[in-house]
Amino acid sequence: MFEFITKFFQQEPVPESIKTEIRQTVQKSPIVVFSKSYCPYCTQTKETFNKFNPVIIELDQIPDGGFIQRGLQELTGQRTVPNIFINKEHIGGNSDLQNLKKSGELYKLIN
Ligand SMILES: N[C@@H](CCC(=O)N[C@@H](CS)C(=O)NCC(=O)O)C(=O)O
Repeated sequence: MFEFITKFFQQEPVPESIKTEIRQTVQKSPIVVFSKSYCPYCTQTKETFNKFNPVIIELDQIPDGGFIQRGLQELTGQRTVPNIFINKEHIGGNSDLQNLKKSGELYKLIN
């Protein structure tokens, strides 16, 4: 019984192909935001990047979104969205982005 319950709650491991896809996406575009369409923090992030043509991946609107979110957690240690990358560098979430904006560091990273 215990084994059954453990198995029931055990998650399938994140396929290596998903992690490769995340790495490739981050390599290809200067600004990448892993987002969820209903998330208010993501909305603020998208507004902040408005003029910079970011690549936005809405995890709640794609079939592998759950795997990608777990893959991001394995790769970056961050589970929440938005999960932001600028020039291949992991920035963190919206609060990290807003801090970078306030300090003026953000525009140095983007340019
Ligand atoms: N401090 C974080 C908060 C982000 C946050 O709490 N995001 C929520 C969605 S609005 C989240 O990822 N919840 C877990 C989930 O959706 O799996 C930030 O500034 O990015």
